[in-house]
Amino acid sequence: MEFDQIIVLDYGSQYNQLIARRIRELGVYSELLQNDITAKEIKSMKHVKGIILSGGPNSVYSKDAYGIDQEIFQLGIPVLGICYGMQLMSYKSGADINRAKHREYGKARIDVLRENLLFNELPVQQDVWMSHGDQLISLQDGFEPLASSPTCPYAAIYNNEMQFYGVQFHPEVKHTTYGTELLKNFVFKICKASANWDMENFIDVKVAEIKEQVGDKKVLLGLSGGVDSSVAAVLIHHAIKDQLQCIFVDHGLLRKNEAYEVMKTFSEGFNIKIEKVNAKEIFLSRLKGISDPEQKRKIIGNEFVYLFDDEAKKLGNFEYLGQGTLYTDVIESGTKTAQTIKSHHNVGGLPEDMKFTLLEPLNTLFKDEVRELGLELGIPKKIVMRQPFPGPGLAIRILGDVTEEKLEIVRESDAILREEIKKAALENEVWQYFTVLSNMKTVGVMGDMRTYDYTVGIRAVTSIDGMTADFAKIPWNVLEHISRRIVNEVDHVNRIVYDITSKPPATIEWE
Ligand SMILES: Nc1ncnc2c1ncn2[C@@H]1O[C@H](COP(=O)(O)OP(=O)(O)OP(=O)(O)O)[C@@H](O)[C@H]1O
Ligand SMILES: O=c1[nH]c(=O)c2[nH+]cn([C@@H]3O[C@H](COP(=O)(O)O)[C@@H](O)[C@H]3O)c2[nH]1
Ligand SMILES: NC(=O)CC[C@H](N)C(=O)O
Ligand SMILES: [Mg+2]
Repeated sequence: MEFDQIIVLDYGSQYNQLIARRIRELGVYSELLQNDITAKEIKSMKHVKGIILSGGPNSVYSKDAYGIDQEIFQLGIPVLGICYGMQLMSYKSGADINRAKHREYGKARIDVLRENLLFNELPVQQDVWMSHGDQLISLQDGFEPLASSPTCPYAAIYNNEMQFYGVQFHPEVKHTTYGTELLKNFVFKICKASANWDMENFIDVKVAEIKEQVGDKKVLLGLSGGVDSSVAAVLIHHAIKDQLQCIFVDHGLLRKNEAYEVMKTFSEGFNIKIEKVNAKEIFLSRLKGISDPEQKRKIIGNEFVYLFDDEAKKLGNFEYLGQGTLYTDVIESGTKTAQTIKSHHNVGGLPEDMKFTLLEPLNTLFKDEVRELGLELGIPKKIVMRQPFPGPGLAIRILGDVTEEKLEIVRESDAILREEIKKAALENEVWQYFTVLSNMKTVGVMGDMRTYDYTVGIRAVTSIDGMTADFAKIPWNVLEHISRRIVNEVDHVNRIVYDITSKPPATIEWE
């Protein structure tokens, strides 16, 4: 890579992906790497200007706590430890860490104690966001305090000679008022990195990487017509042209008219090879009687790959399976350090005996970054700005077991919702919107008759990257109209509810 980079070692914090992201926003390339990386491996990567150790749920003194290759501290590269990262750096060089008297979650005010590069040109008093139970109670040799809060004497520390810094708070979250400025100081004033990275050179780098990795082999790519796989397809096609073959799977869990529209778009507008596979029977039979959401996701993920396998045999010899996997899919599916929230079919749902090697050029990016990349690649806005639709499709929008009758209900209600959102010109305001079929039946009265039928939920959210979301404030009159139409036009529905939870604590999908 010809541009500078700041690497972030992953200790399992919920926010660690945000650190890399904030730094990329500053125009400097940044990636999250596993915490067992060695000093030798870092040395072999060119242009590493700084190392950040992320936060994490462990205590440094617990016996299964993640450690660090101590030689990383001998590389002569500046280090910033955040929360667990600072505790780890300190503990390993002799400082005392203990349970704090007061656990601190939320806002705190710190005082900056001396002139230094990390807080350079920032106010001496500032609000930061804390989330810790442990804290430093003494400093290791060579370190001095940089900032303190009423309950935390070492809210920030540094070793001027080595250019090692530590902060007990989280500069990567928006609630830390000067967090971005602080990271900016670390990246530019301390690490002296140059802002020489943007989406255009991401394309160059990825194209070169894909060429090098794939060589003369062939890639089979799962193309859903969604944002991520469309961008992945165009990017991979740039690199290897006709060695790329795309497969679109109609698993019977798609939205109304989706299969037709996707095939139309891709067989007309792009110069990319695409085949469609009809696999409704097999998916529905595998899902029969299954109501546990994780089991559904795994069955679907597995079935996708078995199908790709069969197609690969028919179409030629494919070594690689391409997917439009994003960082969000990876982190939510669970990693060595992060908990599983839900198994995304394309990550946590892959079968163990899969023979393909994965090619996932977008797996360090977030949705809005992929959209930027898509526009840079010249993909039509209509595709790039499309609302996301999960690979497991309507199966995870039906709570409980999946049947043809229930599929009909979500498919038709979703089509009405989409139509009305479009009519109300809200398509660009709302990030994602869909209906969910709850497993609940309630009593209603229609035309003087008693009904006992299903409840449909409307879910509509605003978001940037899908990692956090707010429920969308759709005007009452639009909701009223949608509700009336669904109850009138879709059989077996007599009640509509609107989901008013944010993420967290809920997730966007109901399963
Ligand atoms: N129906 C499908 N046919 C083939 N591949 C699929 C299908 N659905 C999902 N995939 C594969 O799984 C990956 C993850 O799905 P996901 O829905 O997250 O991404 P997407 O569909 O490409 O974009 P979007 O988030 O906009 O829906 C896709 O990038 C694609 O590789
Ligand atoms: O391809 C996918 N395979 C999956 O298994 C999957 N699960 C959730 N999603 C989509 O991811 C985003 C975040 O969803 P959640 O808040 O429900 O976790 C939302 O945009 C969801 O629609 C998926 N996409
Ligand atoms: N957010 C963190 O990194 C927390 C670090 C450590 N687990 C603590 O509670 O202090
Ligand atoms: Mg999709």
